[in-house]
Amino acid sequence: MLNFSELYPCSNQARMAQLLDGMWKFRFDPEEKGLQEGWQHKLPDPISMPVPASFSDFFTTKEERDFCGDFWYETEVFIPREWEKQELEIRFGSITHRAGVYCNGSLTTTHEGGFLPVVARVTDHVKFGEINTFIVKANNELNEESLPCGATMVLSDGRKLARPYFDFFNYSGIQRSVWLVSKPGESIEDFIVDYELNGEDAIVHYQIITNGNHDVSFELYDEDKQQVAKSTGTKGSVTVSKAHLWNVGKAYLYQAVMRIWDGETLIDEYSSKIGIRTVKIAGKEIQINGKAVYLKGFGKHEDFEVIGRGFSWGVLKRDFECMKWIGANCFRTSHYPYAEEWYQFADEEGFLIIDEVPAVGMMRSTRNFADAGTGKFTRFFETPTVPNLLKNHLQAVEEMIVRDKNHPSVIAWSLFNEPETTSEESKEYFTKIFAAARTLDPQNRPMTGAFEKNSQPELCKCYQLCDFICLNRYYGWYIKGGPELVDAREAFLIEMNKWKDKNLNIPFVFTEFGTDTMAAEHKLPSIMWSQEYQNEYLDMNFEIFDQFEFVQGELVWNFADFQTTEGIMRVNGNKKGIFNRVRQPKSAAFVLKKRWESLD
Ligand SMILES: O=C(O)[C@H]1O[C@@H](Oc2ccc([N+](=O)[O-])cc2)[C@H](O)[C@@H](O)[C@@H]1O
Repeated sequence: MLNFSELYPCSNQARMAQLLDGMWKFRFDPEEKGLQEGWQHKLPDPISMPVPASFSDFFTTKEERDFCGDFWYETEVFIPREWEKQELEIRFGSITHRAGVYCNGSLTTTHEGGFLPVVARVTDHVKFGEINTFIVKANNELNEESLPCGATMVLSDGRKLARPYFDFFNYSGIQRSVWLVSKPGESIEDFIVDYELNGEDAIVHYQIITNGNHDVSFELYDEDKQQVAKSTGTKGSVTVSKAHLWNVGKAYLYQAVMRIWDGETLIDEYSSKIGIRTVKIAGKEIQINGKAVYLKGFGKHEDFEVIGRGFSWGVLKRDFECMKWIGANCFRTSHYPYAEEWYQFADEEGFLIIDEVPAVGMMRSTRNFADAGTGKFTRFFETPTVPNLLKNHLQAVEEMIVRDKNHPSVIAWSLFNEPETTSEESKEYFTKIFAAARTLDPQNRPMTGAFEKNSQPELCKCYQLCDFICLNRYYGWYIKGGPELVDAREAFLIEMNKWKDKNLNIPFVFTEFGTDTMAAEHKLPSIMWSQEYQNEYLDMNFEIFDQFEFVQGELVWNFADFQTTEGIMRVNGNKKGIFNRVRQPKSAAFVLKKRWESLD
């Protein structure tokens, strides 16, 4: 059980939410002396830092861009006297990768994990009618106990440097919005909805979790703001007759309004949009509202020029426009849960999401991710760090499912990306992860994980845990690329036939396939890294996907070019984007658009 409410902030007659985004104060703390020197009260000689954003790409020196260690943020907020009778919380969409939050000098909470909300109750520490100081002590070091996995090395000049076991830059900071929330002492802490379809009607089962015992009401409003259902009690079911279902590309959202009452007096109110739909794996099909859907889209990243992984409504808007233009209907939040606004907008736009925890890099790699393809077995799940890793992994799974469980856009949970899966120890580890995850989702969505190519049908001990299987495959890139593309096709077919022979009768989704492609490079005949090669590679992959009826989706790697750690495998980042980093199409975008529009 989480000891804080994950509910997204909202304002109404009982609650106020104030956005604290803007220019904050900031300081690096390479010597880790901040606490002894009292920085939790006031940062000495701070510089300015935008929130939300990753700090790295604002800077012009490597020491700052690549900073690894402790760093601090500060802001000041006036808190009005009118909030005196309320409970106050400060809520960060995330702080990467771990943090302590100080209010007027007192530690109010700590949090491990960089991609899920950090909520601190600050009521007892604030001064009403005055200016208050909020200070965050954060740390972005990587190790093998926390998610994502990596190492931290120390350079000869004493500086720490992040050594990710994963293929994206270790962007850090306060990368999502920050809210000050005032709400009543007796309040709605969470709610749960799930659905049953009954002919033209829908039954909405709801549960409202409060921290008191006053009466509770539940109401549903349609898009014309007409009330369509009403009930009382913390738990119940209402029928929506002739329900408008939430569908792929055709979203319909009802407004759920929940209230706590003391007789006629309102104590608390919370409202949220919900979408009525069912998700089910039926044999080889992924079904939404009982109808098969073929997933078309991308693995993405939260990544953009200058702001790094910082949330931006502008980037989000452009990404959705590009995804709609190209005919996509789905994306995976590779390799971490995204800012909540992504799910809210996907709910509005009728997009499907495979929601992934930051369980990436679970394979010891000396050069970023680059050892992944060598087949080298690193016995990742046989070390003394595993119990703590498991604890952090389970915490991330719980926080993600609690946070995202009511979004109609979320159709599945991805519990890992490309770990080792061939040892008994990996099987034990993931058996525990899946067992815990399966107790958490009231909608019982399918659970999966993304398997890299060492997870072959005859060797992998973990695919058996999944409700559908996600494959990351690079035949024609990491394996037999360029002139060997014909052989890549043969090798790919051999593997696919082995999966086919298993007769698993469940869907497979390709969650990664792609080639690095320079947006400016053309070559006739094609050569690896050229636009033409990306197109040929995609055509070969599609020809294979189309031969196997259990293939029920294709999420190409990646939506856009993105920043990684520097190294011999990466030219200023990963260039597997179908769009470049500023979201203009490569030639492959037109190939995908044609195919995906024709698949409808
Ligand atoms: O490499 C990529 O572009 C992407 O592929 C995946 O990692 C691999 C790395 C090497 C090999 N290999 O050498 O076979 C296969 C897979 C990761 O999930 C993803 O984060 C990364 O960006």
